[in-house]
Amino acid sequence: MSETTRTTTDAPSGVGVGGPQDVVEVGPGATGPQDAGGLDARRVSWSVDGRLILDGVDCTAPTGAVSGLLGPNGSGKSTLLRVLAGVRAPSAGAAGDAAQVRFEGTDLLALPRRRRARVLALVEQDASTDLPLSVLDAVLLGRIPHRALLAGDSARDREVATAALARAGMAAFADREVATLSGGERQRVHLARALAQEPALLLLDEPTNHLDIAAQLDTMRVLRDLAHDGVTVLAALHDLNLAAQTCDHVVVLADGRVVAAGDVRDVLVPDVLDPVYGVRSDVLVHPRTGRPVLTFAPQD
Ligand SMILES: Nc1ncnc2c1ncn2[C@@H]1O[C@H](COP(=O)(O)OP(=O)(O)OP(=O)(O)O)[C@@H](O)[C@H]1O
Repeated sequence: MSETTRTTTDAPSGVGVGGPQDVVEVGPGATGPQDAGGLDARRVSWSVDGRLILDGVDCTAPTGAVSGLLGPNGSGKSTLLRVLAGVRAPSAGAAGDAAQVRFEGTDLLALPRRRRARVLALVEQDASTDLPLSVLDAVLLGRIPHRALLAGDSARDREVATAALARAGMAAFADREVATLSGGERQRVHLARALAQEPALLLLDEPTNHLDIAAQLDTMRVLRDLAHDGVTVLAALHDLNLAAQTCDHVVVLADGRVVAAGDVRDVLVPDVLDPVYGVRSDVLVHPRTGRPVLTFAPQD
C-alpha cells in the first residue's frame, strides 16, 4: 500500500471495507475533493420501489485516464453509469443531499440532453438495435447531437463515422445489417457509435463481455489510445486482471457504495477484494509491466 493511502476510518489502510465511511482513497490515481478535473460525482443515490440501489456514491475519473468501475453482480455499476450519463435521474440521498455530477467543472445534470450528448457517450451493456440499420447507419446515429435538427448526414459526419468504425475494428462491416452481426461484432459497433459522438467523457458498461481475448485487448487498447488523446474513460469491468493491466484508476462498488478508489496497484489487493467478492485472492506482480496479476480461490 502506498504512502499516499488515505482512509476516513481508523482502520489499517485498505482494510475495513463495507460502509460508506470506509472508503479507501489510495495511490497517485486517487483524486480528492479539491480536484475539479475529469469526472467528479458526489452523493449519487438512486432508489427503486423503496430500495436504495446507490447510496451516496462519490466517484471520480481523472482526465485522460482509463478508470475501471468494479464490483460484484448487483453492486450498482450499470445504475451508476446510467445516472452519470443522465439516462436516470438521481434520487435524493438518505440525508436529502442532492447529487452533483461535474465534468471538467461543468454540471452535467444541468445540461440539456443534446448538449450533454456532445460531451459524453454511454455504451450500454447488451444494447440492442432492432431497427433494420446498416452498420454505418447505426454508427451515424452517434452524429445526431452534432447536427442541426432534421438535417441529414454531412460529409464530415460520414468521415467521422467511418473513422470510428475503423478504430473499433469494424470497417469491413460497414454495409452489413446490424441484426446479422454476432454479439461481439455488435458490441464493437456500439463502441464505434459512441466514438462517432466524439465524446470527451466515455462511459462503458462491460465493453468486453462478448469479446474473445484478442478482441478484449484490442478494445482496451482503443480505450487507452482515447485516454492518451485526452478522453476521460470510465468502464465497468468484471475481469479484474483486465482492469489491472489496462486501468490507471479503479473505483470499487459494493452494495451501492464506493468501498475503495485509487491506483490499481493499491486497490487491487486482498484486503479490498476478498471481503467485496467473498473470495481469497493472491496478488503477483507482472514481471514486465509491474502491474498486479490476480488469482482467486473460494473462501473456506
Ligand atoms: N429498474 C429496476 N428495478 C428494480 N431493481 C433494479 C432496477 N434497476 C436495477 N435494479 C437492481 O439494482 C441492483 C444493481 O443493479 P445494477 O445493474 O446496477 O448492478 P451491476 O453492478 O451493474 O450488476 P452486474 O454486474 O450483474 O451487471 C440490482 O440488485 C438490480 O436488480
